[in-house]
Amino acid sequence: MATPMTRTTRRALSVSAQASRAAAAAAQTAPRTRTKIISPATIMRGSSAANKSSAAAMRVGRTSGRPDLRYHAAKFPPTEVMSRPPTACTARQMHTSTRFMRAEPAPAAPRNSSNTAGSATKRASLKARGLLKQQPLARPRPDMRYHAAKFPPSQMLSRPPTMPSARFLHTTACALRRSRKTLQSANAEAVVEEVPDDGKQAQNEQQSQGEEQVKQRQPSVALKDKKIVFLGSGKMAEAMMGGMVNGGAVEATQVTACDPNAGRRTYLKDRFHILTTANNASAAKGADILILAVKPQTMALVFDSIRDTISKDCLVVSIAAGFTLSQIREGLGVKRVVRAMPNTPALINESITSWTFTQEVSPEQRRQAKELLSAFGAEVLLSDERMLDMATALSGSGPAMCQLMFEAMIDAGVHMGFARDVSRKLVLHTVRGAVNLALASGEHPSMLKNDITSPGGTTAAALYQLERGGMRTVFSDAIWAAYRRSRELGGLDSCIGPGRFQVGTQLELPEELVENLQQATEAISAVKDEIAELHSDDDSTTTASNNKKQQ
Ligand SMILES: NC(=O)C1=CN([C@@H]2O[C@H](COP(=O)(O)OP(=O)(O)OC[C@H]3O[C@@H](n4cnc5c(N)ncnc54)[C@H](OP(=O)(O)O)[C@@H]3O)[C@@H](O)[C@H]2O)C=CC1
Ligand SMILES: O=C(O)[C@@H]1CCC=N1
Repeated sequence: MATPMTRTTRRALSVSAQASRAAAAAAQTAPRTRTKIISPATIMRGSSAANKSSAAAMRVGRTSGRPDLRYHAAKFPPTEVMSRPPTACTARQMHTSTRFMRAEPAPAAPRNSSNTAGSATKRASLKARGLLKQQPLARPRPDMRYHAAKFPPSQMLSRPPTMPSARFLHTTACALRRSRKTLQSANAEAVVEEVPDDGKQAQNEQQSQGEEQVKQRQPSVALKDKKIVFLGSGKMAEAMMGGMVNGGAVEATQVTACDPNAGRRTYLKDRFHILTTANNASAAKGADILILAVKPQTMALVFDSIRDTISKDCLVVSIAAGFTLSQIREGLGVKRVVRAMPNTPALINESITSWTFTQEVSPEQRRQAKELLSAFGAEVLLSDERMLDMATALSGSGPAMCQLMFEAMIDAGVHMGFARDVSRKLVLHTVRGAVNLALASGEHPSMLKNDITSPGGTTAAALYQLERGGMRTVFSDAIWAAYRRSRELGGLDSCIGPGRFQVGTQLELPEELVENLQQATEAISAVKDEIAELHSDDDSTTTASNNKKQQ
């Protein structure tokens, strides 16, 4: 039974016929080298008429009212336009095109004749010459020859037989813009929904603009009226100053920032209203607490600049990674030394600072040190100086490792389609919530992790990938590397940790193996001696013959 044709199909078929006539006329003007031709009827057979006519209509569509677009709109709604070509290439079309290619490679059709249907002028000229009318409906399909030349079988799967028209591209772009807008508004809604209305809004806004919320502290009694001098006023010094001044533990006028960089001094003065200078020697003079906040590599220069002016009773606090207490004592000629390892969250009074001190530090100075280090966060006193290198790796460098992880998570969110600020908010709140939960509950992290991991769920899938990527050992190796580097900076043996042998380690070998090794060593040295003897014999023979020749 014949299927009743819809209006669209009828219209498309008529356009298709028009296209065939136009294309056939063009074929007559093109060089005729092909022997095998495919009729439109062959192509049409076995597939829906609308589909075929749509492909043909695409070729003449520019001037014919574009029924194909209506067809495409129905067949490829905006959600699909990215992944599908404007005209589907039927199996039959592919087959005929392939057969055609096998029969004989078609010559590349001239550009203008290939797109006869698209050019109104050309069609008008053909019509004037009566060529359009003369061609019967079932003329050979020269356009297929063109397609076969332009899209060889290897490309048929990835490219449609007709190039997308400007109109199609426009429709696609519109659809894309629409879907992008939808995503943006979804992102915007996410932000709006996130903002709580219980008075925390202002605080959140301030945080999102990058202004820190600094925990407030009681003014320090032990540090009252003490002159605190920073030698080197870079990133870490700035964080400490910020925490202690903005948190209220010390007065801004108690703090002096010393730095060779004028821009840096102006910036710190404007930001914290502290005193500044470029002169290390004058800054060190009269300091009660001198904080060494330069790079370990610069320390020797700083020692030279202040050795003559520093008071012998001054409390020297070094935050330099790896630099040991004894290196400071010897380099600077002082005895009252604290070695500390803070971290950058000091800026918002959230540092965790490990510290230790030399025996000469008085009880009063220990109190001062404790209050100084807790003026920008929490502090942990460590009895063994070696642990300072470990703390450097774990908590000193730790924030950088965390930031890298946050960055990776935020980028993944952006990759999925979140706006960056939404992704950032989701990630940072997640991290903060996880940290606060771990602190508040006191539970082991694995317990808290299990609470999130549903059997066969999303978290299990994510954790599997992290374990597969060796996340635990990657973190462990990174922290060991930082520890080794810290020891290296302090001139200590850094051949420690997994897979390393410490210098001087006695290997316990089986006796038999030791004997064998000894025998092998003796045998090697015996051979070496023999070779040396042979060489000396050669030398004496050569000298004797040379002497003879000279005589
Ligand atoms: N950043 C961190 O997270 C942590 C750092 N530390 C330690 O803190 C110390 C400083 O690190 P950081 O703040 O990151 O480094 P920065 O480079 O930011 O700061 C060092 C500052 O010292 C200045 N400087 C250079 N030479 C002298 C000099 N002769 N006299 C006085 N100042 C000088 C530098 O000026 P210029 O730039 O012009 O050379 C710079 O402003 C390091 O020893 C580091 O190990 C400890 C814990 C954490
Ligand atoms: O990278 C560094 O060497 C310093 C010490 C700890 C953090 N930053």
